[in-house]
Amino acid sequence: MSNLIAFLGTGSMNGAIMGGLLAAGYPKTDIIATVRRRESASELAERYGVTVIASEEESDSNAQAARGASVVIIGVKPVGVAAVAREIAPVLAPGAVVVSVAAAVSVEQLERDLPDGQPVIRTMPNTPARLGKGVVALSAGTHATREHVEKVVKLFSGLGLVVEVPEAQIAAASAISGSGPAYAFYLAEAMAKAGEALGLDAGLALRLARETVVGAGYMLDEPGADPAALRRAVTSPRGTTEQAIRVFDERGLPGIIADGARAALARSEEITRELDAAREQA
Ligand SMILES: NC(=O)C1=CN([C@@H]2O[C@H](COP(=O)(O)OP(=O)(O)OC[C@H]3O[C@@H](n4cnc5c(N)ncnc54)[C@H](O)[C@@H]3O)[C@@H](O)[C@H]2O)C=CC1
Ligand SMILES: O=C(O)[C@@H]1CCC=N1
Repeated sequence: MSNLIAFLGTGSMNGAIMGGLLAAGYPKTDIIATVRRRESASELAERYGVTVIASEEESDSNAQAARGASVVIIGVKPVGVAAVAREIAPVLAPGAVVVSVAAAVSVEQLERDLPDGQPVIRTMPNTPARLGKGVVALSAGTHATREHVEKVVKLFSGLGLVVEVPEAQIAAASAISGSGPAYAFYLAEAMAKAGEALGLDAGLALRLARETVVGAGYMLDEPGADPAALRRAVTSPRGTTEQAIRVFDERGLPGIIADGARAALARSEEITRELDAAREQA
């Protein structure tokens, strides 16, 4: 079996995975990617030195890329997954594993458009995978063996933390680690705006906020780090931080974050239903 990996739909997420694998030493000659637009294909090929096919130029781009690949990673938006699965179904190599990174597309929905018995792994990665600091939650499809799971876990171990979870927990993982980088960036944005409101100039406020979130991230990266203990170490009794945390608690910030995560999970369940409804109508 070849070592070829095909990335089908190489935007933010699949691009981050591809970048992470290349940085971890995966050979660029063993990677082929597809995108929709010609300009994106040239940019990606130039940036990473991999072969990229644009679907606006080659209508069977995904089938071309998937043919002969041992791992095929579908990274289009949820609504586009079924069409890509149908496109590649006739050309998948025996023994190939199909990996999906799409939020809300269930194993059942993935398997419907692929050949009977096709090994499938549903994953929920995040974009820090590009730096080897990602999180990937994954679940085996109906026909994926332990060997298939282990193959994907091993491949993705260069991207950061890889955890296998029951499929029913993928939407929750999506709401925490899949979307989570955006929550951390949102915090950095809000801190920068708060700095401006306190009279700092915009550039300085952004630098202070950004480096602070980065520094805190590094501390969290130390073995055994506990966010609550790290927070307490900054919060002097009767000091200044205590007043900020008091306001966050009084205004219910933890509850707001929990509500946000719940809304993300609810949207995931809604998208799954929308995909079924669209299929029934077609
Ligand atoms: N962006 C993120 O942080 C995360 C995204 N995901 C999932 O990853 C998937 C992609 O999301 P993003 O990367 O954010 O979107 P994106 O829009 O950046 O990437 C999608 C890519 O697919 C290409 N594409 C669309 N249809 C195609 C086709 N038929 N053939 C070839 N290429 C095609 C587009 O040109 C684009 O490059 C989604 O299903 C999303 O749920 C999962 C976890 C995190
Ligand atoms: O926003 C989204 O739908 C995707 C899934 C998790 C992160 N981005």
